Amino acid sequence: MPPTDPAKSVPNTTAGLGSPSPHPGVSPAAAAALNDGTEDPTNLDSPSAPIAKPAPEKSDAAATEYAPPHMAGIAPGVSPSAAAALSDGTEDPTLSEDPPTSTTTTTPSRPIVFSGPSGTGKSTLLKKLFAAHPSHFGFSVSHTTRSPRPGEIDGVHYHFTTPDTFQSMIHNHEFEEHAKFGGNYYGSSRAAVQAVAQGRGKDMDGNEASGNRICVFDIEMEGVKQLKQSALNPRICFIQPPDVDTLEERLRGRGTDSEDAIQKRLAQAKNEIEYCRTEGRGDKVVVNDDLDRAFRDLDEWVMKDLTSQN
Ligand SMILES: Nc1ncnc2c1ncn2[C@@H]1O[C@H](COP(=O)(O)OP(=O)(O)OP(=O)(O)O)[C@@H](O)[C@H]1O
Repeated sequence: MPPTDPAKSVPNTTAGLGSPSPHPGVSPAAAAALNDGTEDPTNLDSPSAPIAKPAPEKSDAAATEYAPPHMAGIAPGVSPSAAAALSDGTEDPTLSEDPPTSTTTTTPSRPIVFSGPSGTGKSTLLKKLFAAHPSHFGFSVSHTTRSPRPGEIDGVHYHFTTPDTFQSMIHNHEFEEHAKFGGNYYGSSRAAVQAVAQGRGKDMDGNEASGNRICVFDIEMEGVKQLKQSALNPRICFIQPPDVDTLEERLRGRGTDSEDAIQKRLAQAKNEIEYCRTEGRGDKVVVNDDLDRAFRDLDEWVMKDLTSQN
């Protein structure tokens, strides 16, 4: 949900107040906060929330159990044609546009986490990534204890859940990450993440993303911390602004935030930048200076490592 995307009319959400469609992959807490207008997601007291997307529950006997790459028999996310190319050495599998396959013998690639300060260009870059590889990536559907807004469909925009059920899911360790925000819980369940690999995820526009997809997260720092501790073993990419002044310009240029919200986002941005400096070592860092250059950097990393088990 880049700037030009109508969905970006409300920051950190998928859609504005008039739209029922939450932006897939965006921290639901952040989305909720701004949609409700009651709290800003940059509130330092509020842990960032999960992502997530789609996942109407349906049985799929052929669906593959999610298995982290280290459990996989073959390189995760490698399509049959790419795997064949790998074995005969005639073709670079990373150049294949075949989506990752889901069978009983292949497993999905590691989820990919994108994080960085608000306004740094995550949505803009992710939109380009989804457009460049329309069959590869998907978002999961978050659980939330907040009430559905008009037009929101259970299992599509969110899994709407009672507080008791949510607590019980926490107790049963069913979430990869969760957070309480604005009085409501939000979380990315393990099942919803797995569903992405089973053709029950969502694309950038919130439409059902069929086929075996790689789960993509667009989350804030606190969510990253939780996912780093999870069994998902995600690949993590920090999107960073060239500098804080440029970030401020972009936030203002987006035209979606009040002065107060901009100041909160900038304050939180400094924490996020520091987190990337201290804890981001070893992860991919893309500095979004020039958009095309930054996208090439990101795209190359994403696609090259689809075949990596590390
Ligand atoms: N490389 C770039 N150069 C100039 N402007 C950019 C660049 N990348 C993104 N922008 C602009 O910066 C603004 C913020 O981008 P975007 O909304 O994608 O950020 P974001 O990280 O997704 O923010 P949030 O976390 O709040 O959703 C947009 O207006 C976008 O067009």
